[in-house]
Amino acid sequence: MTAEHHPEFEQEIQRLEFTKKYMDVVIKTSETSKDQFRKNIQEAFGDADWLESGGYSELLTNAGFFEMSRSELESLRKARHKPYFARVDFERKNGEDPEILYFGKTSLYQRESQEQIIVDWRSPIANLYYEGRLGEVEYAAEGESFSGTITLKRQLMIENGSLKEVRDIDLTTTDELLQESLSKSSSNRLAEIVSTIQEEQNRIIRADLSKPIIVQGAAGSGKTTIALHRISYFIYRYKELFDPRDLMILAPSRLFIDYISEALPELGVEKAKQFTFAEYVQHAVGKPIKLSDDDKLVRILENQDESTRDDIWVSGFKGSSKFKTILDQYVKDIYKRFYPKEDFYVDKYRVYSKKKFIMLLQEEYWYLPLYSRVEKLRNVLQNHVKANKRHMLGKVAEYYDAKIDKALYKDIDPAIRKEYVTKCLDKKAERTDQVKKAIRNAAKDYIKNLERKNAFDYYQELFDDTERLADYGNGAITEEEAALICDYSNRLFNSKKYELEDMGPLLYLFALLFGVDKEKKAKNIVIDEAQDYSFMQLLALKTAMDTDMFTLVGDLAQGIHSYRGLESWEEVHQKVFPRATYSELQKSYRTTVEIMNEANKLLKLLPFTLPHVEPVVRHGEKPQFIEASKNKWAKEIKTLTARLENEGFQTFAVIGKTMADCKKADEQLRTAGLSVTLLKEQASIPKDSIVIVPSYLAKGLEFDVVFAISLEEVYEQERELDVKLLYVTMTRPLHRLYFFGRKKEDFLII
Ligand SMILES: Nc1ncnc2c1ncn2[C@@H]1O[C@H](COP(=O)(O)OP(=O)(O)OP(=O)(O)O)[C@@H](O)[C@H]1O
Repeated sequence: MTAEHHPEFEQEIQRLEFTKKYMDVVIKTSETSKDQFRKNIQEAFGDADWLESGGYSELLTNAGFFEMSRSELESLRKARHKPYFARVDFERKNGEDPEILYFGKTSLYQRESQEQIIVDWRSPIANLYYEGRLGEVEYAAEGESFSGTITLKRQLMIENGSLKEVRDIDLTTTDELLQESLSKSSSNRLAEIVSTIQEEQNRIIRADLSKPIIVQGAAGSGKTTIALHRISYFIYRYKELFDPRDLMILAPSRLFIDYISEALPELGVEKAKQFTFAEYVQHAVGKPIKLSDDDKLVRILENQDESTRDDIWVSGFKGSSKFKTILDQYVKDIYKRFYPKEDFYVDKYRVYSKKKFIMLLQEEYWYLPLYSRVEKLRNVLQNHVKANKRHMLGKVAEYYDAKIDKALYKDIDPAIRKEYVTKCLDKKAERTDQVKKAIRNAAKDYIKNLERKNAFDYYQELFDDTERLADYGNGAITEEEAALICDYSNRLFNSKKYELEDMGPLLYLFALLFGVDKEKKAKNIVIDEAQDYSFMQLLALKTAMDTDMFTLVGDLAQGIHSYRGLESWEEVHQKVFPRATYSELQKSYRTTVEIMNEANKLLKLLPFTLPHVEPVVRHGEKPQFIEASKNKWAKEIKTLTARLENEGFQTFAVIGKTMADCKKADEQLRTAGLSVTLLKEQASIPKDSIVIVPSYLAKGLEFDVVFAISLEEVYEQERELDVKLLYVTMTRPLHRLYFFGRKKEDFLII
């Protein structure tokens, strides 16, 4: 039913006006003072009856009445142009009056009656909107379950503070709002979707917040979006306990962080820390790390010679659980280097046995990283010294005093006695000084003898000795393989560089030996494109942060870094995040049925089985192949773009397999007079020009129209990586997909 025809349209307008006015009053009041409240209310509403019955003065003195946090106020201000998006009427079983609930992005109470004017989408009762159908329902809130009847479910389209449309959802209507929202053209930025969150997505957003979660989701199933909404939900639920700065988002590139940046303030999660993995490692270890610019992905794409295969194998190995075995063994060995050879003496007094020292080092302080254990032990020794100080000094005094006593009673020449006693007194003073000095320094000196190195030294040292490396592997690698790893790594270190695949193990060592500073840890971490992380990277992050509270979202079908990333979720689930809930999302919201059907064909070419992606029913044009003759293709894109712009599409991307084809496209499209931007990893996405981007950087992004190009580089069916890159490319468009190439087969189109 459209706006004008809806019988309750007028009523909804009134309700909206009331809400907006009330919001204004609350905003104004919190900006001025409590005393102003009544005045503000009267100005806004006149002397309405309900004002008189409210018992203001009492309420006004209530603690917390006006205590609105800055962020609450900010969200209220932001919500002014669209206070809510849906209404649900709910009759509880116990027969109270039906509750009329308006759901929005923030909550607002009527201060006088404590009735909710707007209910936050993250509150438990919002499940009624996301999951409840008309009729009898049950929902759980704070461990309690409520039952009742939904008598009305209504969507309210509000723009710039005015009501545009009212739609009631009955049992049969499909979700028109979702359809509409999906059919819009994109703005190059991720959006919030609170009004159209789907049931399967809602479950993931609200899944047990005390457990980690792993989501395998098809391209366009909303993984990124959901991950951000889950953080928003988390912040809301734990607002008293958590500072949003304790949350961290790990994204694949700066480009991607830029892409999601617009949705963050909308969801109130802009304060979450945002890093790429490499950035975080450098932040955690407190030192910049020079990364090699050898792009293995490009090497894999370009050639498959033996040395590339070896290099890839090394990368994969450094990310694997086998490497963990080696690192753990190595750390055990490092611990042994900290076993003292002798007991701890202060001067000649034995104060602490080495056996006890080792016991504390190995067991008592198990929860601390090695170097912190050593620091603790220094304190332990120091405390023992302190406790024994009197005793030790007493012993010295006792010894010389006894000597002096003996001399005093001995029948000897007084001159000799005097000389002897003076000597004893001098000796006593000298010894006391010696012991006092030892008391001051012994613990320090004892610890000083232990080795002191940094994480980089330790990491590099691991590759010093092939035999030892193979030994640590305990059968996981042969000596030849160990030699390969050592050679490769030393070549790299000699050029004073590391690779991304070193950063996982490096962080792991750092965390175990030194520990990450508290302020550099996060309490809840979201990882997008998690399929591109290796086992070691994930384990290192968990160890570094000292928590398993991770949200991992990814898609194995888009695992283009699988030479160093994950091939399945199983091992990570079992060994790194055993408490995690695992979910799958199969429905894709991004693209049309026609495009998804074509992309789905590629999944069959992959060596593992992934369920076919189900597109939400939204139709569009079939993807089209256009033969790209040498000089003409750029002009054709120009004409096509102009036509599509007229049709209302706003964002366009030319996606090539690698940077090489993209660079060519950049040149040719510029010559054809198009305004284009070639995207690099560090770039931000321009809003008003056609972007050119290599497939591996396009991951996670979306555009209204995609031109997949194959100028000189073709996609080969036998190569898993090619299939995945093409899959990524084909799942980027929201509406239209065109292939520009020499022949269809170059895009594996049959
Ligand atoms: N419930 C929804 N309502 C409206 N739009 C949605 C919904 N779910 C997802 N979308 C839209 O679908 C698109 C894809 O979402 P998103 O980028 O989060 O998916 P993804 O799974 O991370 O994709 P990829 O695997 O390609 O990175 C976005 O435009 C998002 O706004």
